[in-house]
Amino acid sequence: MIGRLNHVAIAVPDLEAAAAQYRTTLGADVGPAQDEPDHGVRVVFITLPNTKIELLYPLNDASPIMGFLAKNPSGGIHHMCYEVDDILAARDRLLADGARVLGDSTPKIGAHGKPVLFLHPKDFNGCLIELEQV
Ligand SMILES: CC[C@H](C(=O)O)C(=O)SCCNC(=O)CCNC(=O)[C@H](O)C(C)(C)COP(=O)(O)OP(=O)(O)OC[C@H]1O[C@@H](n2cnc3c(N)ncnc32)[C@H](O)[C@@H]1OP(=O)(O)O
Ligand SMILES: [Co+2]
Repeated sequence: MIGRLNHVAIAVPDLEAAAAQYRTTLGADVGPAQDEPDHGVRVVFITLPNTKIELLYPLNDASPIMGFLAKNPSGGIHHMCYEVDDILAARDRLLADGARVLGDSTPKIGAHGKPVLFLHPKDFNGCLIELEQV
């Protein structure tokens, strides 16, 4: 069911500083910041040869990553995003297997304009999983 690793997301306390570090210190291909109001975050994507890094910063106090940054003030790896061919079939299989799909289990459009869902970290060894239909 899951395919390629689409991105690894890192929640950061300072988006501009993290983006600059990847651009200069790490010499990476860093994209522009983009607000994602439906998800409560501002993101920067870094394109690597084999996947992407997503830098995440809260867009407002209601952001779903506020709790994570409160517990991890220096930042940290926030989620892994795996690609799936059919996100509704994936959702139904996960629900049937007893996994918690976050929100109301309805896919939302993510940063790449594709449907995404999130799976509770406590069901997957402490790892928040995002699924993106490609
Ligand atoms: C533009 C979209 C973009 C894209 O790629 O397309 C994105 O990726 S948007 C990314 C931001 N959106 C989300 O993360 C949505 C899904 N996340 C959530 O709904 C929440 O973050 C949730 C429910 C995972 C956690 O919320 P919160 O921290 O407020 O709740 P709790 O404190 O009750 O946490 C429960 C439990 O889980 C642990 N936790 C929280 N976040 C993570 C994490 N990222 N990785 C691992 N574990 C996490 C937290 O520490 C609690 O554990 P406990 O042992 O009970 O203290
Ligand atoms: Co993501």
